Amino acid sequence: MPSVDVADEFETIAKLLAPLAHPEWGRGLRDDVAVLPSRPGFDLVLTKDAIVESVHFLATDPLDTVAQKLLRVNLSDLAAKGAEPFGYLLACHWSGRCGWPEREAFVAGLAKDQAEFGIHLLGGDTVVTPGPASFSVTMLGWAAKGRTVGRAGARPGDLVFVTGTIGDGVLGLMAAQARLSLAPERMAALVRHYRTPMPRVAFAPAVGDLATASVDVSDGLIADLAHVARASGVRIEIDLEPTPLSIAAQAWFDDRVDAEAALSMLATGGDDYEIALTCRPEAETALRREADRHHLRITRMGKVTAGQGMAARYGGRVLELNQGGWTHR
Ligand SMILES: Nc1ncnc2c1ncn2[C@@H]1O[C@H](COP(=O)(O)OP(=O)(O)O)[C@@H](O)[C@H]1O
Ligand SMILES: Cc1ncc(C[n+]2csc(CCOP(=O)(O)OP(=O)(O)O)c2C)c(N)n1
Ligand SMILES: [Mg+2]
Ligand SMILES: [Mg+2]
Ligand SMILES: [Mg+2]
Repeated sequence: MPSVDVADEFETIAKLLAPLAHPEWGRGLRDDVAVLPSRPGFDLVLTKDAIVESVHFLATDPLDTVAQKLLRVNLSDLAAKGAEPFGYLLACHWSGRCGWPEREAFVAGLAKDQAEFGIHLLGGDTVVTPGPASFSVTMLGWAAKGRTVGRAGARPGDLVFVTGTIGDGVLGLMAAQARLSLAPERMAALVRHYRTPMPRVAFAPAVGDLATASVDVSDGLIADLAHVARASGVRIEIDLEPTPLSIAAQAWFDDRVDAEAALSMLATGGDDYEIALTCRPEAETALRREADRHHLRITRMGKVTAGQGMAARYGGRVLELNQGGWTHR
């Protein structure tokens, strides 16, 4: 382990992390636990995602954006459930590359997104690892009692929508690894999306009010909709032609000769952190109105039918895609 100019974990906790603690419920990070009172009329919604160097982020990524990505992938899971974020527990598994300046950068990233999304640190754990750095967050949020949107509520006749744009995550990884060549501002936009995706926190109340089922797009649009289809006991059919692309992804797409292969790659690449949801046809107008109000793009991709499985079509033909997205082995 390279010498880290840190006395011990208590110094990291007291000097760097304690200022991020929830003023009322974080106990200054000086106790063994955080204690929250219950909130009448709401359910506590919890989620946890870990991120690992070389699996979820690159060793060359700045630690402030690693911290932001850590919070954002978790905020994205809550947003897809229609829940409002409250606070989080954090585990830091520092590697040898995480000296004091890197830890300061990591904490600066946390502070930035705490302010952006209105959340606070509640507690956690700090250890070192001889392996690559990894971090995990348990994010807590609130949803109106009994109103959390699951993966299991899609019904035949529902429509399928996705927020924002699809494909910037996988293209951003390629851009960060210099496996793409586009204009510098396009490359920068894609790398920014890979490092700091935008969780749809502001859209969560609309999801809670209008969606029958919902999931965030982490593994890949097709894979994540397949999770919804399986959980709901229905079939989901989408067309890839309307896949919403950012300006940078469109520039990449315009240079491809095989549009089907290109869209398949974007719809299975993952790391989008958009929301894929189903809703009753009667809810479409209200859903689009809410999206407009948030200046959020929303695209109808397909529909829910009786049956099972997930079908992605291009040119009206169902594509053969083995996984539909990312899986950990
Ligand atoms: N090690 C684990 N222990 C308990 N539950 C887990 C574990 N890993 C995953 N899960 C649960 O399995 C479900 C699917 O996980 P995952 O695919 O990571 O979901 P997501 O895409 O929403 O992050 C979630 O309910 C998650 O809480
Ligand atoms: C260096 C690197 N390689 C590959 C990827 C792509 N990738 C890794 S994990 C993953 C899926 C999302 O992560 P996961 O742990 O499955 O999150 P969850 O589905 O639990 O939210 C993707 C698309 C990446 N983000 N970074
Ligand atoms: Mg997960
Ligand atoms: Mg997740
Ligand atoms: Mg996953």
